[in-house]
Amino acid sequence: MVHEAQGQMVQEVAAGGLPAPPSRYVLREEHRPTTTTGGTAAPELLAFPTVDVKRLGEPGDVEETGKLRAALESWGLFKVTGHGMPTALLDGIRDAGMEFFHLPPEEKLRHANLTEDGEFQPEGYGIDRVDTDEQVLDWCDRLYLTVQPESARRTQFWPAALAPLLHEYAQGSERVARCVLRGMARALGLGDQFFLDLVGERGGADARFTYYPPCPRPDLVYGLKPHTDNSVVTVLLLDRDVGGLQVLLGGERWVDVPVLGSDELLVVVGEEMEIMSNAAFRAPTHRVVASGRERMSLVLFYQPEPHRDLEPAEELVGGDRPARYRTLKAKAFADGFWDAFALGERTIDFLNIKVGRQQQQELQEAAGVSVPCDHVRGVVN
Ligand SMILES: O=C(O)CCC(=O)C(=O)O
Ligand SMILES: [Fe+2]
Repeated sequence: MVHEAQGQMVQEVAAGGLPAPPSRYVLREEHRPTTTTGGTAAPELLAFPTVDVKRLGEPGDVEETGKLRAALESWGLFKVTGHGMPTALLDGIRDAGMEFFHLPPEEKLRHANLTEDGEFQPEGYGIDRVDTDEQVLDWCDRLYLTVQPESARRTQFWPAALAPLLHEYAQGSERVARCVLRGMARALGLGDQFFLDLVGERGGADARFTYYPPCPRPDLVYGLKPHTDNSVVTVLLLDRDVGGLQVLLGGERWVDVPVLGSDELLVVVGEEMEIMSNAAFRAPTHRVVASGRERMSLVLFYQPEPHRDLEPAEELVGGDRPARYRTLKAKAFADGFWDAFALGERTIDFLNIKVGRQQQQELQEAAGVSVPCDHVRGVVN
């Protein structure tokens, strides 16, 4: 049976004008974000990694591939320019997304993420899955839609005003994801098609519009809890004006992702790439802090075909570099994500798929034996 908190949208709670968020959203003291506007900032912002995908699309551009590699080895995410999508499209979909969340509740509920029997299912409008009374809820509502393959779209969940824009945006976003996947293969000395072939022609893409209502006490809540993405790569369109996204660097420091230019995108490495690349590329942990202003983001998660084996690619395993993860089906991983996310865990850890030295290292760490931290190191060995 669905949890009773499942039907309570954060936007409605926020509209109630309470002086502080209800206890369901309040973090234990040790989990609270240290500041409301972000973590450590200035020096990193100057060096925030940027990749021009137009240049990356030219296989001879060694310099741009080098920039991509450096971005992946340090932050695990980067700002994207040169994607060719018109600013009017990006602004149009931002506005349409915000307008959706501003519709009256009964309109939005026509796309609700609960079945007729009242069961939760990922697609549609609502909040993320609530499993227990103890789960601290994020200060956000979301609209989650499968966009690829096109035959898998369930248009009853698609608000009519959003549909044509999302269709067009998804095409541009996919071009970015494909170009980045080609660049990532090249950065590892592999053929351009390498990761695209592993993902398959009918790889999936899910869109997540997330609405963060104004929060009376942003210091007490998470907009979106710390997590890694269920994707090979994720393409993000951030709010034009309001920041809040932070990334964990070095396993210990939360750093602000700056408010980007209105025609810039962000790409983040997901856990499925971490597995496929045998940890050459790591999925960064990120979170969103709330603020006194409303905010919206649109994120597209790219995933392999569900029947594919998800495992370290043979070409990236061998000799002094054993496989770090065991094989499972892409679908099993994607299903595990929802259980892991509700608990605030990485899917890789939740499904216990690490093997070999990495697992040994972590067991040693747990036992208090000191080992070097390689959290943000990209290409290992
Ligand atoms: O809202 C954001 O800036 C990030 C959202 C995010 O990380 C996600 O949807 O996975
Ligand atoms: Fe994310």
